[in-house]
Amino acid sequence: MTAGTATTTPVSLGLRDVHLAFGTNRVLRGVDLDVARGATACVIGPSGSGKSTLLRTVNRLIEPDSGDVLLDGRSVLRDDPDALRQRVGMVFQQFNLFPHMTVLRNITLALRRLKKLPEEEAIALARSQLALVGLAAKADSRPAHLSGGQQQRVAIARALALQPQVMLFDEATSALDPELVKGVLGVMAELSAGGMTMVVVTHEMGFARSVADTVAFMDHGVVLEAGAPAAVFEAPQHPRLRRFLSQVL
Ligand SMILES: Nc1ncnc2c1ncn2[C@@H]1O[C@H](COP(=O)(O)OP(=O)(O)OP(=O)(O)O)[C@@H](O)[C@H]1O
Repeated sequence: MTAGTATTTPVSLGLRDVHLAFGTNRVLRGVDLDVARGATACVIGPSGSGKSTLLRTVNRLIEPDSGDVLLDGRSVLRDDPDALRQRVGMVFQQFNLFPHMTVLRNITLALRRLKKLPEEEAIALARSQLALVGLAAKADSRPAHLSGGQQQRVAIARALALQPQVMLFDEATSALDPELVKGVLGVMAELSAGGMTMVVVTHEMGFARSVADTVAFMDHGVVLEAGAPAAVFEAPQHPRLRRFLSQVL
């Protein structure tokens, strides 16, 4: 099982002074983040610090009030959002699979609608993506007949089938039973090793420590500290990060 990315060209991602408020709630207060081409950034931080909101500004599920989002140095804020979401795949905590469709159809649907692929090509691509996440045998199953971990791997395959240049993961394992977490993290680690540019919001500190190139600690809408996992976990500078780590490690 290798969730490699041979058919995509990863891009670098940059966030520049991103601000966003929901009414008076200033959720992002000037976020800067750089993810090199093919690198994985893990975003950690307390609940409500703005991690999910930050991810959503990258593929413009939410429009930032100000600041910029750059792919390979170019702003995407004026791009067509649908085209952008093909370049930037996202996996959510809830898998959001259509229950009345087979696993295969869940994947081909977007390929037919967004990529306008002919049926046979969509099916072939969907089957190859399912094989990459170890679920070739489940193509004709309904989501309800799969474990949560398998459903999440289908959701990853569905996002990968669109051949994105960046993948965003929003607490992709938080809804899973503990024994199912490992399989999903394994697929994500392979994707990272295969050279996909990724931003992973996670509470899995072991994953952040072992897979990330960069770990960014968010608190109250800003990245307070970012660096290599060894620096962030072994030699945290900011007192708030030290306090956070003392609670979660
Ligand atoms: N669509 C929305 N409308 C209004 N407020 C929102 C919306 N989405 C998020 N918020 C608020 O923004 C703040 C940050 O939420 P966000 O989900 O980004 O935090 P988080 O760091 O991902 O938290 P968690 O780890 O608990 O998921 C919270 O105060 C939340 O209530």
